[in-house]
Amino acid sequence: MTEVIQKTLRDSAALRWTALLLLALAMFCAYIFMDILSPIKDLMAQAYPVGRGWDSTAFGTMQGSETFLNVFVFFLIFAGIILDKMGVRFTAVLSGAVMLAGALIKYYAISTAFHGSGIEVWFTNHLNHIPVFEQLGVSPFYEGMPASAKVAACGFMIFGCGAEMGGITVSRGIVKWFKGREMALAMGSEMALARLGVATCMIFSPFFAKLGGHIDVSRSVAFGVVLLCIALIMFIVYFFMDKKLDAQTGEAEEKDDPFKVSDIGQILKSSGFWLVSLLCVLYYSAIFPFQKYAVNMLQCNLTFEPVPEGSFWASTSVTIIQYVIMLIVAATAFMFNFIKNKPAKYATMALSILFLVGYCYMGYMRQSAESIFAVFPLLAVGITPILGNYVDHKGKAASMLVLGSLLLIACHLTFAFILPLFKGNDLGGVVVAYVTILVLGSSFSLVPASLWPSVPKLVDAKIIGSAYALIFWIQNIGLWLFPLLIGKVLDATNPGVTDPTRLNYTAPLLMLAGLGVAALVIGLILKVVDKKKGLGLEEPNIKA
Ligand SMILES: C[C@H](NC(=O)[C@@H](N)CCCCN)C(=O)O
Repeated sequence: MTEVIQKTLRDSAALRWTALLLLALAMFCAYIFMDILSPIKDLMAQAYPVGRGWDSTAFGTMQGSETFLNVFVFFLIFAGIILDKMGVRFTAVLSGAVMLAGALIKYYAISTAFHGSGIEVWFTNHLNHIPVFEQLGVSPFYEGMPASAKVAACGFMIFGCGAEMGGITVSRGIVKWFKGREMALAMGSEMALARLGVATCMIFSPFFAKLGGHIDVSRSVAFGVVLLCIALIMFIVYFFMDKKLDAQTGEAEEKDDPFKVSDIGQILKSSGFWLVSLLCVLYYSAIFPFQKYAVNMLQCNLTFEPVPEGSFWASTSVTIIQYVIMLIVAATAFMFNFIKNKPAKYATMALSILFLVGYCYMGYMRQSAESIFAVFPLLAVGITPILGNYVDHKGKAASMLVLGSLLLIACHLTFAFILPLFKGNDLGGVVVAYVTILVLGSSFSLVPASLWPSVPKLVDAKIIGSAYALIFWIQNIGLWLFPLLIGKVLDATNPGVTDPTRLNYTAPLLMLAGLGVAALVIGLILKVVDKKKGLGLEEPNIKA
C-alpha cells in the first residue's frame, strides 16, 4: 500500500528558514532600538537643542525603565500566559505592535515637538512620587528628572514589555518550526542576528544623530522607529505563514507547555535553578547595562583626535564601507561553523580575521568610540554557534560559565585601571580597548552558549517554558537596577564635571567587576553542586 505523505511548510527547508528569517529580523530591529540612545549619551547630556540635558542619573533611569513593568508589574509572567493562551502568531504581532507603540512615545519625548509643549510642563510637575511604587521602595522617576526623560522612560517601559514578549514568542516559534530538525542552529542564528543588531545600533545611531553636520538626537530614535515598523511587518508576514502551517497540519497552535503559577513552586525547589538564575542576573547585569555606557566610557578614557570635517575618514561613505566590512566579518565568522572542508574552513577564518583587522583599522582612523565598541558583539556572532556545538558534543557548560565570569572580571578591571593609563597615547589606548572588547565579546559567547542550554537539565521538561520566563524575570531585575546604579554612581563620583566626555568611570567599572566576582563565586558553587547532585552540567547534551 502506498502511503501519501502530506508535506507541510515546515518540511521545506527554504520555507522554515524563511519563517526563522522573519522572526530573527524582527528581533534584530528590536535589539537595535534597545540601545538606540546608548552610543549618544554624550549628546543627550548637552542642553537643548543639541541634547536634552540628561545627566547620568536621568540617562540611567531612562535606560533601566525598559524592564520596569516586566519586573514590578510582572508583565513578563503575563506575556507567558498570553503566549500560552493566544499562540505564537498572535503574540508575535502583539509584541511588534507594543514595541512600536512604546517606541513612538519615546520618539515624541525626544522630538522638538515635545520641547515647550503642555505635556512637558505637566510631566515636569507631576509623577515625581508614585505612591504604589514608593511603597515597594522603587520608583520609575524622581524629583527633578527632565520631563523628556520621564516620557521617554514611559515609552521605553512599554517597548520593553513588547521586546521581552517578542523574545519568548520567537523562541517558542523556533521550537514550533524546528522541533526535531536544526533547532540549536536556528536558535544560535537568531541570537547571532540579535548581536549584529547591537553592532548596527552602535554605528548608525550616532551616524543619524550627526548626519549633515547638524546634530539632532531625535533622528536616531526615528531610525529605530522605522526599523520597528519593519519588525511589525515581518511579524505580520510570519502570521500568515504560521496560519497556513496550522491549516496544513490541522493542529491548533501548540500548547504543550503552558505557564502555570503552580509550576513556580516546583522550579524554585531546584538549587541548580537558583544558582543558574543568580549567575544569569549577575552576569547579564555586567553586560547589557555596560553596553549602554560603553561608548561614553571609551570617549572618557581614550584620547580622540578630531577628524577634520570634509576629510575622507569623516565622510558618510566611510560609515557605509565600515558597516559592509562588519557584515562581511559577521557573515564569514558565522559561515565558518558550517563549512566541512578543512582548507575552505580555514580560508574563511583567515578572511574573517583579515576583514576584522581592516574594520579595526578604519575605526582607529575615524577616531570614533562607537565604531571601536561595535566590534563587541561581532565575536559573539561567530563564536556562539561554535561553543554551542562544543557544549552539545563535549559538555563542560559549568566550566564555561566560570571561564566567562573570569574574563568578564579581567575586562572590567582592564577598562577601570589599564585603559586610563593610555590616555594621551592614541594608538596604544585604541589597541588595548580593541583587545579588551574582543575578550569581553568572547566571554559574552561563552556564557549564553552554556547558560541557556543548561536550564533543561535543571527542571522538568514539562515546566521548561515557565522556568525560562522566571529566569528572564530575575534577569530583568538586574537589567532595571544596574543602568540606574551606574548613572547614580557616575554622578556621585564626578561632582562638578560638566563635560560628558570627561567622566571618571572607575567606580562603576569596579561595581561591574564586583558583579563578575559574584558570578564567578556562584559559578564555582554551581560546579560543586553539579558534581555532588549529578546535575549533568558538565555532560554533553548529545550523547554518542
Ligand atoms: C537570549 C538572551 N536574551 C535575554 O536575556 C533578554 N531577556 C535580554 C534582552 C535585552 C535587554 N536589553 C541574550 O540576548 O543573550
